[in-house]
Parts: sequence; C-alpha cells; structure tokens
Amino acid sequence: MIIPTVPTTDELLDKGFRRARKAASLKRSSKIPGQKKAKVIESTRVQTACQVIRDRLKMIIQRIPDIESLPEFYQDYIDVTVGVDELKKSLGALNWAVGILNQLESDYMARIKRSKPSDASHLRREAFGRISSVIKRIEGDLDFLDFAKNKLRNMPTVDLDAFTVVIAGFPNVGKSTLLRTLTGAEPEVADYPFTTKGIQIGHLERKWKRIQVIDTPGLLDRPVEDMNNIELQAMVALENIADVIMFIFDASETCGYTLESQYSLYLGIRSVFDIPVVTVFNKMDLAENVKYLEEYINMVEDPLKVSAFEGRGVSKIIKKLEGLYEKETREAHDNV
Ligand SMILES: Nc1nc2c(ncn2[C@@H]2O[C@H](COP(=O)(O)OP(=O)(O)OP(=O)(O)O)[C@@H](O)[C@H]2O)c(=O)[nH]1
Repeated sequence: MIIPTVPTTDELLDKGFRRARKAASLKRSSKIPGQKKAKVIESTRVQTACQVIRDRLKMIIQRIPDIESLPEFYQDYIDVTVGVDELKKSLGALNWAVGILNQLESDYMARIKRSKPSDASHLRREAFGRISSVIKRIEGDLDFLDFAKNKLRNMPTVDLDAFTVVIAGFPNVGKSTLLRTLTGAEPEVADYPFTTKGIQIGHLERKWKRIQVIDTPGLLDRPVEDMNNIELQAMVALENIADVIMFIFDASETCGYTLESQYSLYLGIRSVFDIPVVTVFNKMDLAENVKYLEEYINMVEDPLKVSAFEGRGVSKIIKKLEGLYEKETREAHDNV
C-alpha cells in the first residue's frame, strides 16, 4: 500500500504560512484602496493558510485506500504490521483537523471583514495561533502515518487469485534452495512481519497453470506453541492465501535439528493449517547413514524424497502440486 509522504507539523505549518504570505504580497501590490487593503491582506493570509494545510491533509486521507475494501490478506497484514485501529484513528484525527480548519477559516474571515482595519493583523495572528494548535494536536497522528508509510512501503504483492503453496520447515532445511529450484528464478523479496529476511515469492508456470510459491523464513520455522498472538495472526494471514503447505524435512539433520524435533514442528503446522500438506524430505544426498530416517519417512503421508541441491526428485514435487491444483480447480467448478 502506498501512503503518500506525510509532512511533520512544522513542515505543514511552514508551507501554509509561507504560501499565505506570498498570496498576501500579491494583494499588497494591487490597487485596493488603502483602508480596505489591510483587511484584504490579512483575510487572504488566513484563507490561504487554511486552504493549503487543509488540502495537504485531505490529499493524505484520499490517497490511503479504504482499508475495509482491501482483500483480507492485506487487512491482516496491515493489522499485524501497524494496526488497523491505529491507522483509522489517525486518519480520523486528520479529518477532524480538516473540519476545524474549515470552521476557523470562515470564522476569522468574517471577523476580519467586520473588524476595524487596525485590528485585522491582530486577528490574523490569533487565527495563525489557532491553526498551529490544531496542527500540533495531530502531531502524534502525523508521526504514526509516517511510521505506517515506512512499514507498509514494501508490502508483498501477492497474487491473491493464484494457486498458492506456502513453504514451512526449520531454518536451513533448504526452503529457499527448493523455492529457487522449483521456480527457476530469483524470488521476489518483500517485507513480512516477524521475518527478518522478508518473504520470498516465486512462480512456477506450467502451461495454463500458474503456481505461486512463498517462503517465509522466520515464521513457519518454529513451534507454533512458542508464538505469541500477533505472530499467530501473521500466520493466519498466510493461511488466508495458502492452498497448500509444503513442509520440508532436512533428512540429513545437517540443519542442526533432529528428525524428532522436525516431526514435532510438522505435527504443529498440520494442526494449525486446515489445508493439504505436501511433505518433502530434502537433502537425501547427505542422508545415507541417518538413524531412524526410514521410520520418520514412513510416519508421514505420501513423502517425497528429494535433493534440492542436485535437483533430484523436484519433478515429483511439481507433479504433486499440479495434481492438487487440478483437484482444487475441479472442486471449484463442481461448486458452481
Ligand atoms: N547437500 C545438500 N545441501 C542442500 C540441499 N538443499 C539445500 N542445501 C544447503 O543447505 C543450506 C541451507 O539451505 P537454504 O535453502 O538456505 O535453507 P532455508 O531453509 O531456506 O534456510 P532459512 O532461510 O534460514 O530458513 C544451504 O547451504 C544449501 O546449499 C540439498 O538437497 N542437499
């Protein structure tokens, strides 16, 4: 999501007051009779300052999309990353300021019009003081929107209609190697909450089929019971877009995790996600002498043995994913 540049309160006031002074100096050189001139100059300054500041705030409000109309994945993403309620509250505060600036403008324009010419400049100063205090009241909200802008700048562009595979497994089991081998290209990297390296997105194109593969280093790579609520929420956002989970075991245990702990993570992931799980035993090229490997392989449904490194067994994964894609497409058509 693109949030436009958010000015600080000082920048906003500076811009408004400076433009107001320029607009007024045009009036100064005009042929308005002397007595009236002071009033015209001061009311122009009030009007221009209010308009410039208000327009800037309105532009920010209008450019931020209506959060409720965004797909669920993005709503969840925004909620986990910056907080939907906080975002709405800040936008509400900007709206409030726009309303007050409207009132101040008409109020002070009317007062200057009725005033003696010698009082006009005093009234204008009073108006500027009130404009400043309104803007200072929304300082925290402008700061928050600036923070949100930076946080949401590299929001992942996920294809919400594509058949989507989300990869899970402990660190170093070969998830990103497999993603690259499957999709044959460098994945796109985007920010994602709780992932220091961001998520990686690749696409597998096969005739009419477009399969999106997402790796989430740092999220689906540790026991679910260790996650706090907000991390679970980040995971749920992924579940919204996932059609299949691909769980990767490191058969060689060279990742530093035993098969026993990998199996327990596998069970945890299975219990959280209510979608098909494709189970892959990777690094088979290094796994000749690993104890109990066959036992673990036999404990999962339809295990696929591969070596992402050598590209061995990868075609079996593609076939399996295509099969699930076709099944899902058939079921979707049956439901029409
Ligand atoms: N021998 C062998 N090495 C592999 C295989 N797959 C991955 N590796 C190596 O294992 C190491 C970890 O691989 P990655 O693909 O970075 O693992 P990852 O699961 O994405 O790791 P994180 O990004 O930390 O979650 C790298 O040095 C890879 O070259 C394989 O099938 N065989």
